[in-house]
Amino acid sequence: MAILEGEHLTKRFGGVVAIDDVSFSVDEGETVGLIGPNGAGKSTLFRVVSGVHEPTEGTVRFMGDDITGAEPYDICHRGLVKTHQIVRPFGNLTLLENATVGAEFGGRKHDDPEERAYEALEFVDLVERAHDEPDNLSVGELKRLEIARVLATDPKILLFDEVAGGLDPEETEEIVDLIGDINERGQTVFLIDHVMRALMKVSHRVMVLDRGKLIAEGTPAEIQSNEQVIDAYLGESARSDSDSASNGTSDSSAGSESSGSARSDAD
Ligand SMILES: Nc1ncnc2c1ncn2[C@@H]1O[C@H](COP(=O)(O)OP(=O)(O)OP(=O)(O)O)[C@@H](O)[C@H]1O
Repeated sequence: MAILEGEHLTKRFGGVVAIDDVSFSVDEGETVGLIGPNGAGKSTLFRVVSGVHEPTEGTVRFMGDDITGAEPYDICHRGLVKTHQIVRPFGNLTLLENATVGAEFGGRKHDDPEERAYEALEFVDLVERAHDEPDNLSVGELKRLEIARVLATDPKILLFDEVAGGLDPEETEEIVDLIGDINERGQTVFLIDHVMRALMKVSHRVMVLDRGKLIAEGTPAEIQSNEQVIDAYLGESARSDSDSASNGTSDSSAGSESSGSARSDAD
């Protein structure tokens, strides 16, 4: 069953068409990746879906309900929440207080927001730092705090906008495992990332945006060998990766460096 659907979504900023007649759906329990070159419209699509921007045209449905133009807090209460691309926790609050703000913002039958915040910190392995302040966290820990903040809202679907961006390979691996654990416990995941190895590993299905249009969707293997996607984004090395993978000489789950800004997990 579809938990999230976009129907003919268009968002214009003046003369810029950031997303152009995009229709998609995400099923309950899936992990779906969204990729595409810089400026393709990925973050705009997430903002439209999560209520930050109202679409110029089209409809957003969450669990069958039309939520087009609803406020982010309303959408969050319903169970859809998005991480911020740039993580900015409240520096003067502890980790627990930051996560509690998330729990209170979610506001869905929380007997005890602090308890939910604690559980979320435990889940992301930051509970021992609960009374610490965010200033003392590494980039990877900050990303995990951001995940705790959204988990504390008790969401049905989580939208991760570049949650692996800027992480080293070990931190990236931790985030990939965390996303897998979140999905395993029944929450749906929709994620944007340029770190191809991470996104392809964790996604059941991948959608590709290019210049505001959805140009492809399929399994990670299908997407990595799709000529149009390679041309638009993944670059020439993905073609040789998938050729050598089919010859048994390469790891086909790997992404590739490319001019289209897809990144392997080496950076
Ligand atoms: N608030 C805004 N006002 C005006 N133009 C915007 C706004 N937000 C996005 N755009 C434009 O819309 C287009 C799509 O941007 P968007 O950030 O959604 O792309 P993206 O695929 O997320 O890129 P990246 O991978 O670099 O994050 C770009 O041309 C961008 O400049």
